[in-house]
Amino acid sequence: MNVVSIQNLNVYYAQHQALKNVNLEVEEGAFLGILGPNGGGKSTLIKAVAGSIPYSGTIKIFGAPRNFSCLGYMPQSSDLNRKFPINVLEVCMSAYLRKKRHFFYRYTKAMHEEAMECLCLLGIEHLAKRTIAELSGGEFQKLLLVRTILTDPKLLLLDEPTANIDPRSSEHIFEVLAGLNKKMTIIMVTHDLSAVASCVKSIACLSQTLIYHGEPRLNADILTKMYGCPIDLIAHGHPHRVLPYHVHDGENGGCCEMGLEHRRSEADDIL
Ligand SMILES: Nc1ncnc2c1ncn2[C@@H]1O[C@H](COP(=O)(O)OP(=O)(O)OP(=O)(O)O)[C@@H](O)[C@H]1O
Repeated sequence: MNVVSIQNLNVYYAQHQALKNVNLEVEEGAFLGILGPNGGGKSTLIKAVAGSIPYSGTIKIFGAPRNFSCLGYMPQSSDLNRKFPINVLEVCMSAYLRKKRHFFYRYTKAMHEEAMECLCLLGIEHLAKRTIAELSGGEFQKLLLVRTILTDPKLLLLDEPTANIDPRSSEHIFEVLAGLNKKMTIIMVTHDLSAVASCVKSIACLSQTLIYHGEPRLNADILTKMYGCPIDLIAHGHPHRVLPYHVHDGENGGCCEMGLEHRRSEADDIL
């Protein structure tokens, strides 16, 4: 079954067209990474699926339009105001308000325990009583992820969840997400190619239009269409599972391409 079905999606901000004729199907159980250059329309796509911006075209979630009840959306943390006087645990508990059924709704002990466990999972349980204004950028981002997870969505939309996160914590977050993917479909905007190598099952490449959707393997043609530059500008330090085979150029510290298709099996051997 398709969890998300997008047809002829067009998004304009005033005169500027951010997305042009995007068609995309996301199957149940997918872990889709959305890649593309700055301004390529990745956040716009996620916002359109989450229903937070106007668009033309059709977006269905679990077969129905505007079916947001089963969806968890984590926006870019920079989009949010952190002056609101609320602490970390209160932010977590607010996730349960979504399931509120009546006026005298009360949080249960089990909810508190689950929230603390989830904070623990992301390593920020010691911050439970801090206000959100007192968190670092990375801590706040982890909190947003905890809150989104606590809503127990069937479809998780993540906009650069590791943008402010150190490499070790990022790796841990990708492990947590891979675990969650056993029970929920995930669509994640990222610039992190190591995430693509370690946890996503498929990728969609966006640069106003959808350039590619499929296996998490990039070739020179996709890279050039997406970033408008050859592989040596973006390959540095990135894994061969995602990018064509490349080696470091000791002279200038960059990378150089070793040939694409014919070196692929050799690259696979390295991994
Ligand atoms: N609120 C807005 N008003 C006007 N233009 C916008 C607005 N939001 C985004 N845009 C423009 O739409 C285009 C797509 O933006 P979007 O944020 O979706 O890109 P992105 O791929 O997520 O970029 P990044 O990797 O830099 O986060 C960009 O050209 C951007 O300048």
